[in-house]
Amino acid sequence: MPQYKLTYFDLRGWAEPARQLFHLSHTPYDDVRVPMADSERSWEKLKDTTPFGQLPVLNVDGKFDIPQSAAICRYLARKFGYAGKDEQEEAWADAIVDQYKDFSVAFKTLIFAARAGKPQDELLKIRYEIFNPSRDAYFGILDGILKKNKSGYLVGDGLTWADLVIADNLHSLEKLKALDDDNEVHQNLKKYKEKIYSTPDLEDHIATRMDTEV
Ligand SMILES: N[C@@H](CCC(=O)N[C@@H](CS)C(=O)NCC(=O)O)C(=O)O
Repeated sequence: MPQYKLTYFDLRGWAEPARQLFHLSHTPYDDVRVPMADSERSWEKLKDTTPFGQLPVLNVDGKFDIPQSAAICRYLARKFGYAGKDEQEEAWADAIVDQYKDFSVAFKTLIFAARAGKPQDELLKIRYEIFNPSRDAYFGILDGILKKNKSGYLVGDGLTWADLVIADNLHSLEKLKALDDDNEVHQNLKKYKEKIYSTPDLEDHIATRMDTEV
């Protein structure tokens, strides 16, 4: 069996769906978590050794590094049987994750502004003018796919890596109070997330993992 080493920070973030693919497939891996600073293994020392200067990075057999979370997940999903049942499903899973990545630009804008301590009026402007419109368009797409598909999954009739990526981001949005109790689409997506999170072989991991804000 190949030796896998997944390196990321001590967060769910961009590495969490890959971690979930290892758990789902019962594949051992080295879950390396790099401290941001003040340590022998600190990020400043490691950054220049990574292919694109960012984490996560998946190393396989000590021979090659794969950067970019979507490339890592797609690679593992193909190996472990979560990429989709045929080429069409694989393309659909890729498209859904690409759509999520478009939305994540607005998501990051809001998170980074909050972390930078921007004043409340600036944060509200970002929320109402950038984040909410992007979220609403993205949620409309997800809800439409789930209604049309009827299986409870985004692609075909089974779990794919796209479900892991989308459900984990919905979890972050819920923690950040970006899902409204009185909004039907938000509640549909919350139920969808709960279904994905209750997947056997994932429940234990979710119950015991370190649950960070994102
Ligand atoms: N598009 C990349 C984004 C990765 C990314 O933003 N990584 C951040 C942490 S969440 C990082 O490495 N930051 C440190 C840096 O850029 O120096 C992916 O999907 O993997």
